[in-house]
Amino acid sequence: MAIAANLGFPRIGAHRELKAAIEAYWKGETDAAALAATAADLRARHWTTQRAAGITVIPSNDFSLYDQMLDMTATLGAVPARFGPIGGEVSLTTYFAMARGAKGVPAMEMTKWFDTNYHFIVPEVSAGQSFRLASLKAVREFEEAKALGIHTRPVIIGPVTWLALAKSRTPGLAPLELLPAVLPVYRELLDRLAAAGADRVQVDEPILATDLGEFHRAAFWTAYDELANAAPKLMVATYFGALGPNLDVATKLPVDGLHVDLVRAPEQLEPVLAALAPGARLSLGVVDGRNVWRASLEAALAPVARAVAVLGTDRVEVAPSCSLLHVPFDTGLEKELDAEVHSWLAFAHQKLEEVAALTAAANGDRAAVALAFERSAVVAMARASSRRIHNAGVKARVAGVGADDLARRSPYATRAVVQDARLGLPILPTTTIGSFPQTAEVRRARADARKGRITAADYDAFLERETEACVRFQEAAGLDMLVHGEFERNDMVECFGEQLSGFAFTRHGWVQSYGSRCVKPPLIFGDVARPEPMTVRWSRFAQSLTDRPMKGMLTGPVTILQWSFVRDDQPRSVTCRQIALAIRDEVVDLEAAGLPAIQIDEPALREGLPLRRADWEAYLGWAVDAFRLSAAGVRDETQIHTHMCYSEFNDIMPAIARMDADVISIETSRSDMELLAAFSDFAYPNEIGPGVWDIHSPRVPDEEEIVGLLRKALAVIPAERLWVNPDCGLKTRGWAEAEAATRNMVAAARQLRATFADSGSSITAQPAE
Ligand SMILES: CN1c2c(nc(N)[nH]c2=O)NC[C@@H]1CNc1ccc(C(=O)N[C@@H](CCC(=O)N[C@@H](CCC(=O)N[C@@H](CCC(=O)O)C(=O)O)C(=O)O)C(=O)O)cc1
Ligand SMILES: N[C@@H](CCS)C(=O)O
Ligand SMILES: [Zn+2]
Repeated sequence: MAIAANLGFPRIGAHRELKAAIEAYWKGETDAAALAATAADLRARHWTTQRAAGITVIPSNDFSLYDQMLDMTATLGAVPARFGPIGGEVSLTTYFAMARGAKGVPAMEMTKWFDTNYHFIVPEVSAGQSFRLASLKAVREFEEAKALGIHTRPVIIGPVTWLALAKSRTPGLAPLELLPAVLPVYRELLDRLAAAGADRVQVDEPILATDLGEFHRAAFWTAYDELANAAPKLMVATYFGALGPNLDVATKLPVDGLHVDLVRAPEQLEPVLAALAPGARLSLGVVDGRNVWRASLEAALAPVARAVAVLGTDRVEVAPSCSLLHVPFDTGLEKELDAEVHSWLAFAHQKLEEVAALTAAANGDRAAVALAFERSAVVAMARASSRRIHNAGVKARVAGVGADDLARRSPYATRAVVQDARLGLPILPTTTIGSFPQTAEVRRARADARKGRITAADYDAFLERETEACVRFQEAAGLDMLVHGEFERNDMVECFGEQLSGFAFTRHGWVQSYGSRCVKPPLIFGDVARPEPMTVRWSRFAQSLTDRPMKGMLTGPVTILQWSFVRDDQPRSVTCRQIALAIRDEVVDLEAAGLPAIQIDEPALREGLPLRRADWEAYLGWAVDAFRLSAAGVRDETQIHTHMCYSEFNDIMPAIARMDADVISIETSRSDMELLAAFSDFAYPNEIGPGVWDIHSPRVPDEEEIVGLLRKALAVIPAERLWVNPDCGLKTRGWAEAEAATRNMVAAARQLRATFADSGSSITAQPAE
């Protein structure tokens, strides 16, 4: 019999119960026992839900209090020395300290999980490091499910992926060199799981969907030759893309089974079937774990039927393409969503029902699921022909975009002169990235307005007070270019989705972004248009309060695309261009409203890079064009800023330069300005604001520290083109930290300006300290 399997379930809870429990624990409002009770309750509910949906292979250890990579790090006892010695198991305090930092001890780094908007905690390794089994979480969670009568398949992150994503703390050491040292711990863990009764274990190796050199490919042989001897049967799970040249490695591993993503890479079915080791099981990822549209069951059944024909039912599992961590919980919770759009959607619950229906059909029980198949066909037809999707005006406008629309009127050098004259900024101008603290009070006022507990007028007045206070604070702090503070925004993407047509938004469609933080991605279901200005009211209001230049604040087309659930019936590039035109209209309206500078944030530009380098050029072509289209409608004297965070820039510098923003602010402080090297090596021609304050940490940088960072920056960027700003927006910070750090940042800029004035020197590069 083919088996219905799942690879991972969302863990934050239908109503974000886990978020509430974790944050209450962090604040000291509850204890570890209360947190553990909520966590166990959620796990139990989620296992039961999956069983009720018809799933046979139910995962365990997909749950996490912060991040599954961090869980593996703890399991391997790979706790960096700065967190102190660990005796037995890694304690909850140490675990959270690794994720978030502790007094005086910086957190481990966090970065994007492949091309998702989920962030993981990056393992740190060093030469000679020893590993030991330091967390039995996987075993405990297996036993917990077993006690509830549910036999699960535990999930762990595989050794090659864990090491490939690790950061080496020893110069010259490739983390993968430590493979022989981690394998015994994996082996011990697998044996402990087997002793607890686990007969199968899912080992996630998504790194197989990326370009790998021989060193990494060989590591797979070493790793699985060793682990195949453990008692549980192993299902190696790959997802987010095609195996490509790694197909040989993946299909020949001495393991019981292989999971492949047939949503992102349907073309790999035949090569995988041809290459699969004799007797091996194949798990077919045919239901999209990265998007929210209902599957066409008939279309999804085709590869399953083909696999059954080749392998027989007993060697086939049917599954989502990847863990369901990346989609919301249950469409059933959405009571306010437009009924038509609602009927097109499948969240985690519904996706599991789809998996179960496909499995029944694969097993020849088509009659039992006839209704589900019929409904799926009706919905697919209705969606394809819906008038809600198509907007002739938008299509015509996109078709009419020409090369002129993608270019500013004059080159940067000409623009810089007129912008300088208009803005009258000092050298090393100071600014912030846009958001100021989203305090509980701000969020509560928004929730009150939404639920009708306060009137729209009261909410508006509240926002005016917040915005004005923020402007006054920035004036008093001495910032040169101001922002309005973004108090009216729930999220930098969701708030635009709410105002654009072609978008729908949910009330409960939360998806974990990192730790306890969640986002509610909008749904792009149709052609995108901007019925009316979206941000002009608040930017104009803020500018009216001050003589200093105010920066309009927008999210760019690529980031809106990347952080939404995107329609799957046309290329992403087309949808992106539609969004770009909507943002372009907003940019032009902000200019007309008197804003002398407009920032178009593109923090997700790099995250959108395809996993395979061969696909980069095409992506960067349309993504950068979309940014240019959004920005190029303004006159030379309007200064266009962009902002990026979480990015390695080295390999995409030409694309960043081609964006042709007048000013780019980037995250650099955590890497001690290392990232700037890319900008200097490439001779980046426009203005740059390298972040001098790590806003992810509550730590307030002092004036001298910021001066030190700026001196490093001045060694590679001429002062005429250097801005002074934090790494990112301040929405997650409290006011006390924001105020102190802003003042130190302004003081640092002033100190350096004075140095230049005293020395009477022209403003040129200063030696790094
Ligand atoms: C910059 N980042 C972002 C990413 N993706 C986005 N879509 N947006 C981003 O900003 N990806 C990369 C990074 C990830 N970083 C973050 C940082 C912070 C958060 C975050 O704080 N998320 C919030 C939720 C934000 C939100 O939408 N808030 C809403 C709803 C608030 C709410 O829950 N209200 C309650 C009532 C509250 C009360 O009564 O007090 C309710 O409605 O029931 C809002 O502000 O209105 C989080 O809390 O997790 C995410 C990613
Ligand atoms: N303008 C946004 C950018 C975040 S990446 C902010 O300041 O929060
Ligand atoms: Zn940012």
